[in-house]
Amino acid sequence: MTGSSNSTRLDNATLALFQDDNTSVAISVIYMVILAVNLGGNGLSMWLLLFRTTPKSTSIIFMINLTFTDLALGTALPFQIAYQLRGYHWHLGPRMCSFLTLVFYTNMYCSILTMMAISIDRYLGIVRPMLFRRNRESKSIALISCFLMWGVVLIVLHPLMTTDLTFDIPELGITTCFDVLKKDMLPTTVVVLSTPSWRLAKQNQANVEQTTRVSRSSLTDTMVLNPVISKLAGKLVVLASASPRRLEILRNAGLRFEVVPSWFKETIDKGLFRAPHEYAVETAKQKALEVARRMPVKHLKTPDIVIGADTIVAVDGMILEKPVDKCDAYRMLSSLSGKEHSVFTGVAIVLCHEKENEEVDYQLIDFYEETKVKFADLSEDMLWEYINSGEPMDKAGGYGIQALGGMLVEYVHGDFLNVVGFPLNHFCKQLDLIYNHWTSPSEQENVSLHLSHNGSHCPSDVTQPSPILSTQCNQSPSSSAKSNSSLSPRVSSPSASQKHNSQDGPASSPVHKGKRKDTESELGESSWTLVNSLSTHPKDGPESTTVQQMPSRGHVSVTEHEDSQPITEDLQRIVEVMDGFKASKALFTASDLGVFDLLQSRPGSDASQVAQEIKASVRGTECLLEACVSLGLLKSKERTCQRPVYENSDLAARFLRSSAPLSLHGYIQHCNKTVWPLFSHLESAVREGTHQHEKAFGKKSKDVFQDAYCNSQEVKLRFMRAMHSVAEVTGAAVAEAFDLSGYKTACDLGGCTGAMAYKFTKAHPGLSVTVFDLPAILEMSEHFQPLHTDNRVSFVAGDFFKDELPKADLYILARILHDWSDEKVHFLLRKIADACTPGCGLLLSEIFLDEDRRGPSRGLLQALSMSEGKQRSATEYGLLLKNYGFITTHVTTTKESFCGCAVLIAETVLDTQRPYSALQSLNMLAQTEGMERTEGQYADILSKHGFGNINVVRTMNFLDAFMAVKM
Ligand SMILES: C[S@@+](CC[C@H](N)C(=O)[O-])C[C@H]1O[C@@H](n2cnc3c(N)ncnc32)[C@H](O)[C@@H]1O
Repeated sequence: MTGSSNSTRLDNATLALFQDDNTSVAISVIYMVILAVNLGGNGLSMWLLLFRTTPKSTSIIFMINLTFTDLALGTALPFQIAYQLRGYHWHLGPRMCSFLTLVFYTNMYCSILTMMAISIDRYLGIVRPMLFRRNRESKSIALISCFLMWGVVLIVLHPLMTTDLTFDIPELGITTCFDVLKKDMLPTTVVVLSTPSWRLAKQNQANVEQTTRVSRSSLTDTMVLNPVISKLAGKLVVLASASPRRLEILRNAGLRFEVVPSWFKETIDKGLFRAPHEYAVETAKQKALEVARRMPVKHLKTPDIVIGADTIVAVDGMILEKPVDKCDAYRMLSSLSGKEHSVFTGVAIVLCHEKENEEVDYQLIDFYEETKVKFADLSEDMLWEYINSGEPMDKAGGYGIQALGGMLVEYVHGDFLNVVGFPLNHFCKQLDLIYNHWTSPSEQENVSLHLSHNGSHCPSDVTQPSPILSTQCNQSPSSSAKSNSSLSPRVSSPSASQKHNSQDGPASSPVHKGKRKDTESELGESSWTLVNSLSTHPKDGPESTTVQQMPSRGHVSVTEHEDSQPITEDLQRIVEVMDGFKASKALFTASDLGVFDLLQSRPGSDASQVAQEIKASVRGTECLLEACVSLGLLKSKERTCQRPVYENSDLAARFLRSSAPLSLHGYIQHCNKTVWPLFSHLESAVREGTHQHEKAFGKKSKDVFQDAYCNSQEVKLRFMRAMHSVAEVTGAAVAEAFDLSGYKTACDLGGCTGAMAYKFTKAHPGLSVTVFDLPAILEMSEHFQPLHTDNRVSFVAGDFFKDELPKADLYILARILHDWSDEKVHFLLRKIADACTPGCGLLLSEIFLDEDRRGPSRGLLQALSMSEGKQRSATEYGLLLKNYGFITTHVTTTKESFCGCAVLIAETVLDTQRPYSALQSLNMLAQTEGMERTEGQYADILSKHGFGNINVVRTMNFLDAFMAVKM
């Protein structure tokens, strides 16, 4: 090798370029043609210019110079051709490499400069003929110009002569000449590729960017694919995704693959997953498996590896995928504005092993990568400009960080490519684990058991992929690796139902234990090994797939048909709903016993320490803590030969400890002590169609607030804490939903502790808010005042059914109307309408039901408490307000969310043309009561009553609101 020793190795994409023989031959042929034309044409031209042309004008001098540079350039071409035909191997030594590079570039630049000089000469000849005439006699100017350009170019390019431009690539056994620059030649990047072969130009740019990026974390990380790529040679690798970004990332990495987009419809219910990444992983799995199953049947070839991926954005517990329209994009982007969010890409690698009997064994390895991205505060103008660019439409979360969307981003923590669509680095590490760190089957109890069950044996060929076992977990290349099996790729069942308890890290990873414990239920405890294999029988056709599962205590075979949902998936859904009450009660109990507060002040306590502090049994505490870990509320850490220790999860620290600014502690207490007893009498409530206060609390109550809550200080305080905590969490979003600068005074009817009122005054500096609530409630409200009170918030005690309402420009009804009977709702709305003067507004904040009344569950489940009121859809609320002359002008969604639900806001204005009397509206409601309607039917009703379109944005609502303005 002639090149100096190189400390840096090249990435695979670059190596692949040097191995591309076809292209190098094609370029060499082109160079040969150019050489022939160059020598012939320029030789003739030189002869004519030197010997057949007189006088030697400035133009002719420049032409001679130009021909000379072109001829000199031509003389360098044979060396370049030979170099390329030798597979980019330079054998003439570093000096010759430097010299020819100098010749190449000197002539190129001199040629350009000469053409510039000719142009100037022509320009002067035409535009400034007099000046030109004076100078043209002096040919020396032209000659000096030529010598000057040669001199300048040679001085500038002189360092090329003193630098070794060769580079050894031991992996390919070649030495390049000026195709790879060593890192000491450029100040910032690790390895930069230059472009004597023009085809490399674009590729190089990508590589430079990528190399720079990866080098920030670890240079060695970039190399893990290198030994793997040769193992993949000759294998059919399939990408089950049509995303151009994923395609580009993998192509740039030098991976050769076919693209077979998955037909899997991304319709998995997100509610089934405890954490957003589980959803992304499951979708990736389903995409990859669909292609892996389809190919042997439809394409009549079995891939060796299928790669599936799914990228989602998660913010405030919500999963954002691709926006369906501009409004959706707006909703997404405004929910990201000014906040940090997570981008998760779930990746599934399906390894297909064709067996002799035409069966195919599938093994699945999945993992995910999380990258945190912070958006700048986005103005409305900026948001819409970006949305109107069209870029958000096919991108998860509504933005593309690699393009215009990059301008919205303040910082990125983690793998940038993960945000673009594929976590290349993590993927390479997983491939490396699969292909280069294989453990023999005898060491792999679970897998060997599984494989023997499927009649397949671990291959003797080490290039054959093999499941990685828990025994390898300590060899993780990264302690923060987010493979579901921590370091080792999780090899798992293909069914969505077989969701793993995918707490991060080895301690909680089910793979670590070699088996998973499914939810305990009346169906019996089931404990399955994670490793499953799926055998497809092409002759059975695409519809039939056999899933063989390996229970650790006996074998179970389940046959699934692709035209129906897998049975296990349905069961999982039922089991999750069935067990929902256990999860709720575990949360309530942990909260009630102060577990989250304790672990906040003493993280790292074990079960007996916690038990002592909360005055409970060790056994019970241990079960409770483990259950909370499984629900993602706590985190546990294993300690060698000792009991595990516990600490709050981020979720618990933010929302469950009682002193957290966004604590839901008060609301959880209310659910435990008030809602729970009511729901334990649900059967009677459904039979009788009434609330069950008497059965639950032993007291009759006509008015739930005055009779049930206000009679006991304890109950009243608990109720107030509940309202306060929800208002603290959701209030700001409601308050900020509208521009209320036109209003000076507001009255929050049933404003309780004033938490919502403070949110309004904070959001609107010109607004004063009067909190109007029952005297019994307001006498306790001082317990809830913020540290810094605001004299724009005042409190007036009264009963909104009996007493005169305080005068205000804007009336706020937050979570009020759903509690009351139609009669009382109409009475209250009439009172408000009467109190309103032209220009007044009404802001309504409630859970809005979907128009088809199929959701959100939160609203429909709340209706089961059988208060005298009811839950309504946006249209129903619109109709209700319309009865009092209020027209909805628009509905929008607030960006804050609660428990994955967003707030829907509608703006209404008074329709002075159609004032309905309270009686008329009561009659109308009486006719409609109890009927279920589609959105279309509601639209019909509305149009009959002269209402225009109400623009409703559907969300999973926690609180919905209307804005009404009296004209
Ligand atoms: C479900 S809470 C809503 C609290 C608050 N608006 C919020 O969103 O956080 C209902 C409120 O209405 C108040 N309320 C009930 N009946 C009332 C009445 N007749 N007059 C005034 N306030 C009443 C209750 O005391 C309670 O504070």
